[in-house]
Amino acid sequence: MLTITKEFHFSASHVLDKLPSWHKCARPHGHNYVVVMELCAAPEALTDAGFVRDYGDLDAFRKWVDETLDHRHLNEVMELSPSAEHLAWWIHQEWAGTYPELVAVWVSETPRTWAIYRAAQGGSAPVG
Ligand SMILES: Nc1nc2c(c(=O)[nH]1)N=C([C@H](O)[C@H](O)COP(=O)(O)OP(=O)(O)OP(=O)(O)O)CN2
Repeated sequence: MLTITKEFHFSASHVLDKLPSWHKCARPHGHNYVVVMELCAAPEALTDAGFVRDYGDLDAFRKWVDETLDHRHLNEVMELSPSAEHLAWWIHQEWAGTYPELVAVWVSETPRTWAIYRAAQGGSAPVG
């Protein structure tokens, strides 16, 4: 399989209000988020140009990030508690239809942390 990735950035605030009140992330705070979109295809499925998909096709995702996530309060944008894990899963749900080759979404809140949703047959959706 061939894999391509493209990285996107946005800044947003959130409150993880399902955490106990003593937890620092139960207070409103913000992150400079990084999202990596990971797309895969078999060698025989590449385009004539040799692409999994043109990186430029991800401009639609960039526009959505800018309009939907950037400088927003994520609790007002998504129904699930806006953890990095939920964000990665939700982005995959929102974009797998547009990009069928999308196999994983990576979300970083800090330079040392990543949450990754990797599509798997028979996988289940998170609750709450
Ligand atoms: N599994 C998860 N754990 C945490 C999440 C998350 O989304 N998923 N989110 C947070 C906070 O929102 C934030 O990311 C703080 O993370 P943390 O690494 O704990 O905080 P620091 O950057 O201050 O790291 P230090 O190692 O304490 O310096 C928390 N956990």
